[in-house]
Amino acid sequence: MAELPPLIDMSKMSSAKDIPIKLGRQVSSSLNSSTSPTATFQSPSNSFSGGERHITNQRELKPFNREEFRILLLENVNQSGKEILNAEGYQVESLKSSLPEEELIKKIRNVHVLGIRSKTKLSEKVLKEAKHLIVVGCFCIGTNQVDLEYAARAGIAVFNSPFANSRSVAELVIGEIIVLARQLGDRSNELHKGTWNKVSAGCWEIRGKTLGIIGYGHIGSQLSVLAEAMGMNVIYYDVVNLMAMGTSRQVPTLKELLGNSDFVSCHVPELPETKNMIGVQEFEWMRTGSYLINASRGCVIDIPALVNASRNGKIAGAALDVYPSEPGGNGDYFHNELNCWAEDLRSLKNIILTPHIGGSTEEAQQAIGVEVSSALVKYVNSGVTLGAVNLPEVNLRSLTLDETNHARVIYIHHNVPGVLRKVNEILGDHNVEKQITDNKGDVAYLMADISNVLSSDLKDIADQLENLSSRILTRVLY
Ligand SMILES: NC(=O)C1=CN([C@@H]2O[C@H](COP(=O)(O)OP(=O)(O)OC[C@H]3O[C@@H](n4cnc5c(N)ncnc54)[C@H](O)[C@@H]3O)[C@@H](O)[C@H]2O)C=CC1
Ligand SMILES: O=C(O)CCC(=O)C(=O)O
Repeated sequence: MAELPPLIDMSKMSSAKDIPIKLGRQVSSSLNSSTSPTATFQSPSNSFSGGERHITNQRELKPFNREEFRILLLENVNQSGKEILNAEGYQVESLKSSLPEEELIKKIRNVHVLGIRSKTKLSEKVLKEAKHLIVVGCFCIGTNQVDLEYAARAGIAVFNSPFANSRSVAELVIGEIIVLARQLGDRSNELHKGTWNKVSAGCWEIRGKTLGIIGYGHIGSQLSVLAEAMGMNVIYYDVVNLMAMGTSRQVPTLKELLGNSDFVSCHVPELPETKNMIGVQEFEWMRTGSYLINASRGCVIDIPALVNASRNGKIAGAALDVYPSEPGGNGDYFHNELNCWAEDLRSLKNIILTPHIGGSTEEAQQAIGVEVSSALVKYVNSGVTLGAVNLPEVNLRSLTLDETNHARVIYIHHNVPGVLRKVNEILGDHNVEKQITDNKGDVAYLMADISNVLSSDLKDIADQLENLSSRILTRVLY
């Protein structure tokens, strides 16, 4: 097999000596990810064709010196994800927990790719230190832990896995509905302590009861199907008008949902509008003796209000999987130092407290590992942003093995007038074979394949693009 030079990422290199002379090539597996929240429901492992026809003579572009290309995975990312990244020949360091801010800042300075789950806070302060970082993979659904706007302005793409753990969360909630209705947590705890307490008072079947779902997206709608299969009636409230699954019914207001539900389950993202969405007023609107479940984000429930509602008998039970403050790793953390009301919560009757395990199943973690790592590899090697949550989704068909003198230019820039003209002046000595550009807010993403390029031209092209005032990040893949 003939040898091709590798991808060069000029802006993230510390010096010209970092530019590799040559690297071997492989035919890529053409993995792609279907990470758009609006994509149809599919098993992630089946959804990697990404709309591009499988090209057998696809030319694989590679990052600069792959031995120097550093990937840091935090929070115990699944082995399936590590294997995909290891197979690319990158240096992969994997840690079991998240890192405190100072340690994270030290580590992030040297990495090109970062993989996290829900606990690692990537604030502007942290991302500012990430001088080499080109992409973050959130091995989960939520991306609220990342300052997405700052990341975009710094040219750092962010990917997630929008629905690979949705089913796991929905199944957990179904289990919790029955556990709450039958007070199983309390009965089990009592018997663990040696107390036989056979009661039926306040214990119910779920058949014929009404489940109110707040947020009817990937998880809420899965839950709807499962709940109906178990004989429940389902109503839902969402800010968007959404098609009902089965015989469920959308209600126009949160108040109407709360007043008509025996069980309420929250499945909204963390947003300013969803903070303390269930507070004192909302508990008043709930039916007396109803149950509340939250496996979305901790900030959605006003916990002191929940404690009161439980103590005064307004609600008959609750299940919480998420909390405003969560520890970075496993250990003895659930006390008042972490959240000032932790002891109050622990003292309540019929309350299930789980350590953010909604998406923690073998199936979900395996699928997320494959999906997110594949998106990272595709982004690093070919610049394709399909599924990115903070950059425009841009795709360009792959180069082929006979396009040996072609290079791919990626230019992430401020979305201001006149940039295309200037970029094309720079690329003008070469034939622009294909080009695509799109923007998301203030940030635009341009990708162009140019031909008649010598490896000696690459640095000059990258330097000229880097010198444009609109520049955020330049990558030249060759
Ligand atoms: N406990 C766990 O382990 C997990 C928790 N999650 C959390 O669950 C959340 C929901 O996940 P998905 O269903 O996949 O998200 P999604 O984006 O598919 O659905 C969220 C729905 O909430 C609606 N919504 C947004 N703001 C609203 C508001 N103010 N009032 C009513 N509806 C509103 C949206 O229109 C959307 O239909 C995620 O954002 C994540 O934070 C996700 C996976 C695992
Ligand atoms: O499993 C995790 O670490 C996070 C799950 C979650 O909350 C998410 O996917 O948004």
